[in-house]
Parts: sequence; C-alpha cells; structure tokens
Amino acid sequence: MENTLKPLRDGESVLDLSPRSCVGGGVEDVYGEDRATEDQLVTPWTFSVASGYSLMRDPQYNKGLAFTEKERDAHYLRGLLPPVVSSQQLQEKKLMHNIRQYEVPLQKYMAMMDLQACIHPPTHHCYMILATSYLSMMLFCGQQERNERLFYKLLIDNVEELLPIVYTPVVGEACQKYGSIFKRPQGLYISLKEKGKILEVLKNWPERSIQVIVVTDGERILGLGDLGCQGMGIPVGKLALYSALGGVRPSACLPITIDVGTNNEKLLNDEFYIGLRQKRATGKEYYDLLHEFMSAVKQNYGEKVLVQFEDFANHNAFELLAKYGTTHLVFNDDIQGTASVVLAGVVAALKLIGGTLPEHTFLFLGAGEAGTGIAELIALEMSKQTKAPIEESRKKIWLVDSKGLIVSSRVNSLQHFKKPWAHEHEPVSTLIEAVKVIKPTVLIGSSGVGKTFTKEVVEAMTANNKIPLILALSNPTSQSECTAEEAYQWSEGRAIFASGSPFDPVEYKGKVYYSGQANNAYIFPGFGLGLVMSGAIRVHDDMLLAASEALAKQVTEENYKKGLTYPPFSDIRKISANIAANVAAKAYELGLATHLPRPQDLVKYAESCMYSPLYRNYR
Ligand SMILES: NC(=O)C1=CN([C@@H]2O[C@H](COP(=O)(O)OP(=O)(O)OC[C@H]3O[C@@H](n4cnc5c(N)ncnc54)[C@H](OP(=O)(O)O)[C@@H]3O)[C@@H](O)[C@H]2O)C=CC1
Ligand SMILES: CC(=O)C(=O)O
Ligand SMILES: [Mg+2]
Repeated sequence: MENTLKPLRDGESVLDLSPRSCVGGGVEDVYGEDRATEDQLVTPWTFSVASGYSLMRDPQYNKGLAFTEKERDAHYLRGLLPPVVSSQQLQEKKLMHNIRQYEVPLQKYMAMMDLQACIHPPTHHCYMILATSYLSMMLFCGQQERNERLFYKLLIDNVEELLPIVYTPVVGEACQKYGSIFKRPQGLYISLKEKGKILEVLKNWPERSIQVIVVTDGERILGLGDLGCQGMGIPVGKLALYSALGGVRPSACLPITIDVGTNNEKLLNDEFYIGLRQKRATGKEYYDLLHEFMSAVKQNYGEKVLVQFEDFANHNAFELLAKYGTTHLVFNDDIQGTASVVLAGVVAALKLIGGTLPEHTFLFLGAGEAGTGIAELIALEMSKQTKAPIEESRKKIWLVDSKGLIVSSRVNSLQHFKKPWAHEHEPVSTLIEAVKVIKPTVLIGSSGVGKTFTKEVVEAMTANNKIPLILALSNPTSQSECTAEEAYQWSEGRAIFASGSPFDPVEYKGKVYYSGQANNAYIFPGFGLGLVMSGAIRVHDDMLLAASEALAKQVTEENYKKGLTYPPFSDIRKISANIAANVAAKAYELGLATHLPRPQDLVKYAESCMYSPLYRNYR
C-alpha cells in the first residue's frame, strides 16, 4: 500500500488523534496535509462516529444484542441485529453457559480470548477510518463478535471459575500452543527487527494514554521455560487481571513481548512458531534493545507509566530491575509481587501456626527470582519488627538450589542474588536432608520443578512441626511441588497449604480441607492501581510491605476457620482497593506521589478510580 502520510514529528503515527493547538492557535497539521506539496500523495480520511456495522465490530463499544431500541435507531443498527433486546446479565448467563459446555480448558481459554479485545481500534466515538488499513484489520480479525465489557463482566463476576482459564494454569498451555491457536495478534510485538525503530512501533499502538505495560521476553514463562514470542499470553493474561481485579482501564493497559529469539529447539523447528527463528540474542545486543525499549517507553508515555517486568530469566531480571529501578517506574512481578503475596500469606498464617515472624525458620526449594525475592522481603519485615540488621534476619532463612543447600563454602560460585543466603553450614545436597538438619517451620517451593515435595519431605516437615506451613508456588499445576491432596494426606491433615496454581478442596478422613492460592495475582493489580492513582514515579520496597500488610488484613475469621491464609478471589476488587490505598498512602508518605493533593479517603478514591464493565448508554 502506498502511504505517504507525513508525520509531523519524528516517528509520530497517523493514529495519534489527540488534537493539539499549535503556536499560532489553530489545530496542528497532524497528518501533514497542509504541508504536502502537489507531487506528494495524501491519504484521504474521515472522522466519523462509530455506527452501524463498525460499531458492532468495535470491541470497546459493541454490546451485541444489548443495544437498546433507541441506540439501534440512532446508530444505524436496524436490521443488523435480530429484534430481541437483551440485558448484559442475560448475555453473561448465556456466555457462561456456553463456556461451561467446553470440556477442554484450552477451548474455554480460546472462547474467552475470542470475546476479549486484543487490539483497540482508534479510540473514542470519534475516530479516523483509513479505508485500506481498517478494512484489512477487520478481515484479519475475522468475524468474531468481540465485546470487551462483556469479557470483563464475565471475569469479574465469575473470577474463581475463570481465573484458572485466563491465567495459570491454562494460560501456560495456551502459551505452549500459541502458534497453533493463534487467530489474531494481541499486544505489541517488538523484535530485533524493530531495533532502532521502537519508538515508532510504540506509536503504532492505537491507544495513547497508557498507564501499565506488562512486558516479557518469554525466556521463563511460568515454570515452562523458554517459550520465546509465544510468551505473549502472559502479559495479555496479567493485564486482563489488571483490569478485572485491579480496575485499571483496559485501554490503558499495553501487553508487550520483546522477541530476541528463543533457545527452545522445539519452537525453532515448529512450522507454526510465530516468533523470530533464531537463537536468543544476549549481552550487548540484548541490553541495547532493552535500553532502546525503556527509553522509548519513557519518551512516549512519560515518567508515570508503570512497566511490569514479567517472566524474564533470572540472569536478566535482577539486572533490569536494578538498572531501571532508579530511572523508571518499574516493578518485577516475579521478584517483588511474589514476595509481597507470600509475606502476606505467612503473616496471616501466624494466627494458625503461632509465633512471630522472626521466630520462624524458612527453607526454600528454588533460589531464583521468586525464592530470593520472597526471602529478602521476609528478612526486611523481620528486621523492621526486631530492629536487628537485615544480615541477622537473613540467618533465619535458608535456600536450596539445583546444587543443594546454599552455604558459605559455595559463595564464590554463586550468582550475586544468592550470595546473601550463603550461611555457615556444612554442605547439604538434597532437600530432604536440608529439611532434617535445618528443621524449618515454613517450607516454600519456588523451583519450577513439579513433585519435588515428596512424601518423605512432607512427613519430615510434619515430624518437626505441629502445624507445618507448606507453600508450593511453582506454576502451572504440572510444576507444583506437590498437590493439595498430597500435602494434606502426607501431613495427616496437619499442614496449612497454599499453591501458586489453584487446587480444589480435598476431602481427607471425612474432613474437607481448603487450600489458598499463593499467587502474585493478589498483589500486582492493586499494587499497580495504587501507583497509578497516586501518580507514583518510583517503586519502593516499603510499598511492597504496604501491599502485603493490606492483603494479610483482608483474611477473615471465616477464612481462618477453613485453614485459609488468603481471602477468596471473589472479594478481589475490594482487596485490590485496600492494597491500592495502602500503596498510595506509602507513596505519599515517601514523597514519591505526584497526584496532589492527596485524596483524604484513599480506599474510596481507589474504588472511584476502578473500571466498571457495565455498558454505557450511547446518545
Ligand atoms: N505463585 C506465584 O505467584 C509465582 C510463582 N512462580 C513460580 O516459581 C517458579 C520459579 O520461578 P523463578 O524463581 O522466577 O525461577 P528461576 O529460574 O529464577 O529460579 C528457579 C530456581 O529453582 C532452582 N531449581 C531448579 N530445579 C531445581 C531442582 N530440581 N532442585 C532444586 N532447585 C531447583 C534453580 O536452581 P539453580 O539456580 O541452581 O539453577 C533456581 O534457583 C516458576 O515455576 C514460577 O512459575 C514465580 C513467580 C510467582
Ligand atoms: C505467577 C507468576 O508470575 C509466575 O508463575 O511466573
Ligand atoms: Mg511471572
């Protein structure tokens, strides 16, 4: 297609529709038409109110059968819809019924994705139609009726049923099969091919007011390893939760996958693979691309856009967080979000297992992002309580990696993030030995390897503790260190158990046991909302503690009676509002908030900021 539209400024896209006044007072020549000489071609375009067919095909505004009689008249919808006028509730009932008909979870995932908007057409009722590109987008997207508000209504109202579908565990399978199930693009793909042009690529995204970006490079997708470009399912899923659980407007959310290749041979040889067919770029080439990306993000969206790093491999994750933590509003969900959710669960569990946080001894299987991130936040909280130096608190926390217990004799060969945990101890090579010699009161799995909490390990925990606290954090379900059933059976019903991916209640010796879901999904939506609503410019560890404290406070007596250390996800909007308020309060206290003056009642303010999926009436 010949397109000679001349952007006004370097890299500025044709889809930038925000009207600007120019120095002389008129409207800016955004599309370069006034400046075009006679020999230059200009694309004819028109502003139009979305109506008729295009309104039905716009996922942000589509209501399907719920368009009212008045709207059908006003928006040229007569005849395009059958006569019945449905309510959103009835649409929801029908769709839930349809989704429940699918027996295969991946089919449910695909049905949900078919409903969700993936790319927002140009924003607002008033938008530009470029005949050629818009038509081709419509054809590309297929004829599926997409309806963003209905998607979020379903997810919010049926969160416990649908969370495992759009999030872990099913999203893991979706990523593994992404190439085969791929129908239309979701999110923004930035590959090595876009090197030097990332700012332009960002400008191709049709939304301008972005508040939260979730970005992955696909190298450590859940516990499934390197899925390359197919990791896109994760940012898409995380951002769906940002809107559904945390109330951040969907149009303000931008999922991004950075494709620097993959070392996954299976994908490289898969004819349906959607990413770059090359080995991963590393070193300078990798960091230069990431730097260009981070600079372009700040240039395009400003200082207050939140960038959430997700599922990067640990050899890059810690470095990126340290590097950009001082210049950007960044947050690593796997290191920091996980830490906050686990600390909350442990603090809440103290009511059931007894003792204070510093009185407990922790043993981790897995010393990567999640393991060391959690360990550090627990140590920080212990130190706040005891007023002892953090080095002292760390001594209560032990970690096992693939080579055994992390001890001082290994210090020289350890990655930097493991070094603070190299305590004085003789070498111990297995988890079971470590449980026997360290005698932890809390056992946390963050290894990404399933079935590693064996019967022997759980029995050893039970022998040492009246009520062992066992957290199997690895995702998806196939990678869980043990199942809920195993935890209750092997501990003879004594364990308090929570896991990264959900397990159904378990009946053991006539009693029903409920396990919680220790997943950062409790934290990041509310945490992000708190940052956005306060206009925070940096993330601080105390904000993670604030989020954790707010979550722990939401556990009720009724939850405790069931053995739960997390509140149910069905209350998540209320939980997120409380987390957001606590995080925002900390941002104001630390002088990191720019949204001034500080709202008096931050919980109410958080609630008032939250996106609602209810249909709007169109004039
Ligand atoms: N529930 C939740 O909210 C979250 C769950 N997770 C899950 O946690 C898991 C780990 O994630 P992350 O920390 O980022 O991954 P990393 O790759 O950073 O760390 C994995 C760690 O596990 C260790 N490990 C691997 N295999 C074994 C083994 N057989 N025995 C002992 N240790 C082993 C590795 O050892 P070595 O260093 O020697 O290679 C490494 O220390 C994933 O499954 C992920 O899905 C992550 C974030 C949030
Ligand atoms: C939950 C999550 O972030 C993970 O498993 O990576
Ligand atoms: Mg993750």
